[in-house]
Amino acid sequence: MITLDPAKILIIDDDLDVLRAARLLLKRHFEQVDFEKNPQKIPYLVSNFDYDVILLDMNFTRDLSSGKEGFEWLDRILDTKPQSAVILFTAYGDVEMAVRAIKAGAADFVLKPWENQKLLDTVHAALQKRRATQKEKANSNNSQHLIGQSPAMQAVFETVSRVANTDANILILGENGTGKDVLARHIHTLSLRKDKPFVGVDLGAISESLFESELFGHVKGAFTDARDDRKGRFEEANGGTIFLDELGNITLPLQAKLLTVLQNRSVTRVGSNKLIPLDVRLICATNRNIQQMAAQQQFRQDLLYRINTIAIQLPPLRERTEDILPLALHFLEQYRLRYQRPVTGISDSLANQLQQYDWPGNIRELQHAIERAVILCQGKTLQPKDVFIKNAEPELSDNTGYNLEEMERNMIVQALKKCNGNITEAARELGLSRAALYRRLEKYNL
Ligand SMILES: Nc1ncnc2c1ncn2[C@@H]1O[C@H](COP(=O)(O)OP(=O)(O)OP(=O)(O)O)[C@@H](O)[C@H]1O
Repeated sequence: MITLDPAKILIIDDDLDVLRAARLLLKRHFEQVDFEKNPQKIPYLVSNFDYDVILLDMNFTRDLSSGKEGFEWLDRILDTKPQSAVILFTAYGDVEMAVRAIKAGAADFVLKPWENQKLLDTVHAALQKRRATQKEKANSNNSQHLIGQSPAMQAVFETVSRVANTDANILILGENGTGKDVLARHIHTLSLRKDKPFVGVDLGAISESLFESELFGHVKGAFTDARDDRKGRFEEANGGTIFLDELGNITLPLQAKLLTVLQNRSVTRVGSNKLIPLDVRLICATNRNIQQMAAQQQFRQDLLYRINTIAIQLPPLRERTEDILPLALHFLEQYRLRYQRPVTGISDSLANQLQQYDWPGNIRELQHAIERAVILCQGKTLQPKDVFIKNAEPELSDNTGYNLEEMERNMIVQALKKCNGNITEAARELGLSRAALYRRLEKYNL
């Protein structure tokens, strides 16, 4: 019996013959091979599906051979999903360009016309590398030491130790950056399901039209783009834990669909009527006031009952000041090693300043502040001047010129204001993924 590698592959090329030939070859080896002729669909495909490898043409317009368009799409892909393994199709003679693309973040390149074995080897190598990185990341997440000596965090850890190895549904509440994601992973690693999959789904990043197919899967032909049968995230998590992040962001009709799955403990793939039994532990998280949403009929009360068997509130960092210094030292050590910098400590005056500040972006903001400081610091001890802490609302810079970066910064500030600091909503407003917005917040010190 030949078993297919469970990888998900996307091929993007405006030449249908190329697409067909590549797909025919890859389908014999990989479980899911999607293709797309229109590069404009790249943002939609990449943000809504988790592809392991993306094969991308460098030149979409036939008379254009600069590869400029390919570079732009490569950037868009890496902006949305920085861990993507992108393999470029380049024409013979474009090797210089291919080298430039690898420097820009592509995994590898394949010359057109390709040799089948060479294409397969390149895809396998990119996959292997991606899986090794994912494993490394999962291990570092699993083994992540959670810091929290404050009474508030000690109470959280106490609850976690009592409930982790039960199958109780858990709802984690807390502002952006308080550690909901790491806590969910931590609970999984303490549970009896620790050797089974942990599948995290950012519900804020899935469009309404794709919700069902992404979560519950679909069968071939269920809709125009459904070219194959596909498992949904619930099925992928079977036996393990599913983590539904940003649960407060889904609409009432989608809440009803989710409730049905949780009540029946089974999913039906879109386009099928076969029930697939589920054995998953559910952990949900939101930064919204979900009780209030339920009281205002924006969130279904029956769904809330089902998901919050145990509710864990993660306090904002300003309410656990005891944790600020241990966290800062933890990040100092992490980034000192990563960037090979000689910094080993934090001055008393900076320590005071860190404890006084109210950290609206919570632990993520502290982490980014320390990372920047470690890179910039000239001496052995971090000083107040090394750490950028915003004391007031970010000022809009004078938007008189046509500096693109300034304009981008201003748009981000405005979107954040409009959405009251809610990252998911601001990202949607700006047409960015949350990850892409976070990167820009960091870039502009926001
Ligand atoms: N107790 C902790 N100890 C050490 N690091 C932590 C702790 N809590 C959070 N972090 C780190 O802070 C960062 C933000 O955490 P995380 O992504 O889990 O927050 P979140 O609440 O899920 O954020 P968002 O709501 O924006 O998705 C991560 O890099 C995480 O590793």
